[in-house]
Amino acid sequence: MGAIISQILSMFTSKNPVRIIMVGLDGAGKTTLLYKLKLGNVVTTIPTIGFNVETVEHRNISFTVWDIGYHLMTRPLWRHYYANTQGFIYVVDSSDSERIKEATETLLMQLDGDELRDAPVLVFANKQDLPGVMSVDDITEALSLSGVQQPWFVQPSCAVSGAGLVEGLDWLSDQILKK
Ligand SMILES: Nc1nc2c(ncn2[C@@H]2O[C@H](COP(=O)(O)OP(=O)(O)OP(=O)(O)O)[C@@H](O)[C@H]2O)c(=O)[nH]1
Ligand SMILES: [Mg+2]
Repeated sequence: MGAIISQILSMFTSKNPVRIIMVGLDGAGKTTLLYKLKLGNVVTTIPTIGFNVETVEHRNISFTVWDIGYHLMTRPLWRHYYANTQGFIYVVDSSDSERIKEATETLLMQLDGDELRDAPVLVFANKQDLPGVMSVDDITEALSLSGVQQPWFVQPSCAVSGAGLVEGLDWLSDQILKK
């Protein structure tokens, strides 16, 4: 009897592990964002050679977030990391309109494969603290999101202050829990 009760209790208390991949162009703010979420602090970053992986607890979900450095993503094997991914985070530097076309091509290329067919896509329109940046509407249009089949959402953010990060994860949690 006691075993049954503890099993039922554990159904409500144990956290569902979820695998999340986070990518974006170099310098978009992925690593800054990951450690702000994980530690609540801003860490000094250098370009990521390879990847960082951390577990972030949010609501009843344990997100295992893979921050894949741009340099790794440009290698032929990047798709290898995408198997069994339940959520996809794409980080855009909103202050870099010169590279928004490249950011779009990179995003669409990744969403094209079968691996991410069922993964909700959270876009962080990052660096919103900088002056004269592209708005959420500008970024939504530039990234051609209206043609994307996965559920998607664009969240303005500042990885340095943490603004918008929890709101983004809330959306992702809702999408994952809906399934
Ligand atoms: N102003 C501002 N700067 C930011 C923000 N997010 C990141 N940065 C800065 O942007 C630079 C690059 O950030 P990283 O987190 O290293 O970028 P990354 O996406 O991990 O880059 P790669 O590892 O090369 O793929 C760092 O100097 C960060 O401090 C933000 O929201 N606002
Ligand atoms: Mg990095």
